[in-house]
Amino acid sequence: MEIISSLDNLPGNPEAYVTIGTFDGFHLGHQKVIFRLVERAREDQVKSILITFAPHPREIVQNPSREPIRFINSLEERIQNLAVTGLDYIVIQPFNQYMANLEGEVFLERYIMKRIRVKGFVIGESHTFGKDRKCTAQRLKALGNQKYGFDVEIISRVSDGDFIINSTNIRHLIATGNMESAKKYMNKPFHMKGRVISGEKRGRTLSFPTLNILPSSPKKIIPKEGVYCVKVHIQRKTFKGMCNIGTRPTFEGNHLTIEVHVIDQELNNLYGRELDMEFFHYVREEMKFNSVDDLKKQLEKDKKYCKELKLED
Ligand SMILES: Cc1cc2nc3c(=O)[nH]c(=O)nc-3n(C[C@H](O)[C@H](O)[C@H](O)COP(=O)(O)O)c2cc1C
Ligand SMILES: Nc1ncnc2c1ncn2[C@@H]1O[C@H](COP(=O)(O)OP(=O)(O)OP(=O)(O)O)[C@@H](O)[C@H]1O
Repeated sequence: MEIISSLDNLPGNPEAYVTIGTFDGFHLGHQKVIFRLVERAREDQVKSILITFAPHPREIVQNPSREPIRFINSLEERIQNLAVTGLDYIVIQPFNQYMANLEGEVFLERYIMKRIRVKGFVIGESHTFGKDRKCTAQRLKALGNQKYGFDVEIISRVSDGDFIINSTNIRHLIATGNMESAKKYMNKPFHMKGRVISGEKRGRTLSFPTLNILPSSPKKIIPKEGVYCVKVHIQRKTFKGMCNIGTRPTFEGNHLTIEVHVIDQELNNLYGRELDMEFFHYVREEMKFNSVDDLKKQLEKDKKYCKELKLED
């Protein structure tokens, strides 16, 4: 797979099947679209090309007075997810206000068809692109039939009962602590990379030392405040841990911290190291305890609970 920094830099004028989208979270719907795209390209011995955007279009078109949107994956993680699919090219098209104002058909002609001999598109039924999201899957199909001569395969929506699987809904699951469902719809748990930073060094006096974490991507969603059972990947080893996201009200804390106690391990000198934490299960709310002893008792309970919990990959 090759990563190309814009459609202008795509080598040659490849014949290809194409898909477009942001693919945040690489959920079951995304997987269905991409696997079908790769399959069709292989059958017809042409290239498979995925066009995505950076920054995420929502960052550009969103009303600036609203809270900035946070994502399931950083751009780097989006690429990592896509790297294992067998795609030939991922094109990361820079997205700006000019692009946001382009009509779908103009984007199609001036950007895509200028660089790619499009044999067909494979896209989800919900997909829209172009100014005001006016170019729908059906419209693209009509354009292919009537004007441009390419095929459009529309992939029916993957859903789970009433739950529509899309990035927006999965972001909401993560933001509300529903880690099991997020994992079910992405086929893997929500994870967060970060760097170990120094904390107040109080944890060790509680017999629960913690690694304090600074997320690597400031745009990533932070799950709702509370305690989670997690897996921690650090220095090529994996451990079970319990993570607290919150302000530590017992100690009158006033800013959000993310910290993890790695269960039954002595880990030293990790400041500055990178780790990756997978969130499996929301355990409880963060609470204000009347005494440090009460907090310690609760941490013992949390530890027992997390140790007993089976974390399936
Ligand atoms: C699993 C876990 C659960 C926690 N739960 C709470 C809590 O409910 N309330 C609270 O005030 N602090 C809670 N804490 C935070 C501790 O107060 C914190 O680890 C301690 O203040 C150490 O901070 P330090 O790493 O900056 O030294 C929790 C920490 C962990 C690891
Ligand atoms: N549940 C689904 N089933 C099938 N295809 C899907 C599903 N969800 C998204 N797709 C398709 O995957 C491609 C990429 O989608 P994209 O990441 O742009 O949006 P999304 O997952 O719907 O997220 P958002 O909520 O941010 O709009 C599109 O073709 C889209 O139609």
